[in-house]
Amino acid sequence: MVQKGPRPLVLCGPSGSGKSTLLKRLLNDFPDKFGFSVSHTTRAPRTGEKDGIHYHFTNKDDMIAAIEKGEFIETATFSGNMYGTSKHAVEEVRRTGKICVLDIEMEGVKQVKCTDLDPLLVFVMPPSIEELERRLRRRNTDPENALRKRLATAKREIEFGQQPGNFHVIILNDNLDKAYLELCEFIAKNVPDKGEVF
Ligand SMILES: Nc1ncnc2c1ncn2[C@@H]1O[C@H](COP(=O)(O)OP(=O)(O)OP(=O)(O)O)[C@@H](O)[C@H]1O
Repeated sequence: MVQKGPRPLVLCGPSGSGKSTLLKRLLNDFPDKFGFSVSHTTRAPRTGEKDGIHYHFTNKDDMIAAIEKGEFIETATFSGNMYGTSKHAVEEVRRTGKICVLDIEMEGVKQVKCTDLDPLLVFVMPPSIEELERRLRRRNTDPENALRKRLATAKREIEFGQQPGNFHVIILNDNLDKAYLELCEFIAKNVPDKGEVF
């Protein structure tokens, strides 16, 4: 049982849509109100990423064993790597009384919807596939084949994001300041003690 404490906040959207950028800003501006649920992944760390802070870096065998033991709320394989949110990671944040923020992929969102987590679901939408590609190229974190995979997946994710009932809000990230403001407004409207948050 993971649900208790404030309602978690899920950010989903295609790779490069700006989820991490928005989350970073939220956590930076309100460190006492939000806590990040640190996901597990089997992908290699990018430059500057720290184990236990950005991700729990693990390997396939260990991750599969933990999934079989029922330790995960959601898992997904993306671009050949496994990702997942452990019950422990969400519990850690919940214990501090902060709103737990999760950055998860489409498959993970489908699984979370089947749990008792009852999160607020936000979809971060890129202005277009072309702009998404420009951002991913500029970010320069992936080889060409990985980038192609991300873009192909992005098209399916955008369809899923736009289907009525899948998310509570769709935030178009064509301008970072505007998108951030919309995110804050959505949280303020949907978190019971909004007066204390903002
Ligand atoms: N509104 C924006 N305008 C221009 N560039 C942006 C905007 N939002 C984010 N970016 C840039 O786009 C790139 C992708 O953003 P980010 O890494 O936050 O995406 P993400 O959705 O978290 O991707 P992933 O799922 O792969 O981690 C980054 O280099 C970021 O600085």
